[in-house]
Amino acid sequence: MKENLVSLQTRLLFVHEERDIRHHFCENLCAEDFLLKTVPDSREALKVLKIFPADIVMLCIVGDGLALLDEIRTHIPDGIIVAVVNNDTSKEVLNAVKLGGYNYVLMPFDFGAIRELIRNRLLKTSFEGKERRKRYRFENLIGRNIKMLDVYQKVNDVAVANTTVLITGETGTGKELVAEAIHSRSARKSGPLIRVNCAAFTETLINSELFGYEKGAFSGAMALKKGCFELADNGTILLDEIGDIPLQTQTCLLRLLDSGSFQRVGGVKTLKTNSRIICATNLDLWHMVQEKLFREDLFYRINVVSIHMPPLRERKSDIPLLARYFLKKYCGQIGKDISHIPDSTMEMLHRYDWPGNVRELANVIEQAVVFCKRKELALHNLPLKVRETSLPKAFILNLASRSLPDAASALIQNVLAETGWNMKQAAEKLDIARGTLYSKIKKYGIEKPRSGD
Ligand SMILES: Nc1ncnc2c1ncn2[C@@H]1O[C@H](COP(=O)(O)OP(=O)(O)OP(=O)(O)O)[C@@H](O)[C@H]1O
Repeated sequence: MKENLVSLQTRLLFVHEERDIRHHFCENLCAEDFLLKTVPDSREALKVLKIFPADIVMLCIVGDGLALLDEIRTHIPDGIIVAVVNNDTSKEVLNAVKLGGYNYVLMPFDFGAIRELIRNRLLKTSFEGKERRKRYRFENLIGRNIKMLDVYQKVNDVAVANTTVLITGETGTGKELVAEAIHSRSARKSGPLIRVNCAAFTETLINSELFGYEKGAFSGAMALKKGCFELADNGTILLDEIGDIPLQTQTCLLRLLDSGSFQRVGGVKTLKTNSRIICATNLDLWHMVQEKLFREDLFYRINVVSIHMPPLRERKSDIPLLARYFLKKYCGQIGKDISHIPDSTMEMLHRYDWPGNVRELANVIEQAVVFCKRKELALHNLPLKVRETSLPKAFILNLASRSLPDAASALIQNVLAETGWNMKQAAEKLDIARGTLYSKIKKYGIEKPRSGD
């Protein structure tokens, strides 16, 4: 009977240096059971895991294998890792494997037992199906990189406390989503979450926006207006771009933080607010304190607990997950049916450094979905800025100094070497038809190196 727990989407990576063993493994645990990839060594395994976040990794632990188990664990914290050992593997090594919490299988393989082991582990850990997917999502945040797991933990810890939180990080890293998560996990979740983009107001308007104004406070103040702190009573207020508030407003904010009270512009009555304050910034506030642009006392007051959002380039292992999430989201919105992001496209997404972080990735996928005419996102659907970074800078500079045919030939040779002369992958990477690739190889007289070259 076919195990429905081991779904077609279960991704298995098999690492073994011997080609025959890899073939034997593929033949016996074929694609009908798993999405299966095999690689010869640890270096390749770590490379592949970036674009193929495996649910299960099985690897031979000769040489550096034991240390590698731990390294792989950091790449797939939720995954199942199985060591492949020989009959003559020492007791010490087996004990170390067990102590590390890993399973192991003996060679020669008993494939029935391997299926059984995987099925049981999937059951036991309840990482299967929906449960497993849920773990990659925390409120509206997607990601399972170790740095994101750390963020989720901090959000959980601070949500229950009532302290002021400072969320730092580059633009587009998800600071606002973190503020939402804190609010919705706190006891204030039934109260309002009021967001204020402090950078969007002039110096004169920001006070009115935050604290409100009395009727007649200034020309144009025809009626009393409540400010954001009043509106956020019993809820949470997010002061986004806090580094942009003027010094005079910083003084009012400090008073409010110290006493919980404030006055409307033009008012004399002291009002109280019971709102939790979360601040967010992509600026270096401490540097601003040194430059006397931000009050030091306010800095300490808002920085009671801080959560730093890592840039996407420091958590690239989340790119496949995020890219697939945005693909599904925008296909739904735009009404397209694109089911797949091929490895070559994923690899290119992986190489780019994403200065605009997750926001930029979302925009790139949305744009690619708009232009895509097929069932899968091809390389040419990605914007040029992403495709341009797919080759090492030194290589591009080197190309620029050559004649056009010479550069084209060098480029093809580079891609062929990178893909191990896999024509399908090389053509995909070069974004040309396979037939065109064959004719160019012939035209430029490119020869496959003999093994040992
Ligand atoms: N981990 C994530 N999972 C899903 N979507 C995300 C994630 N991080 C960011 N986004 C999306 O990226 C966009 C930018 O996120 P957000 O506004 O929270 O970033 P930010 O750090 O507050 O940016 P800024 O400093 O420019 O205000 C939003 O559309 C958000 O939904």
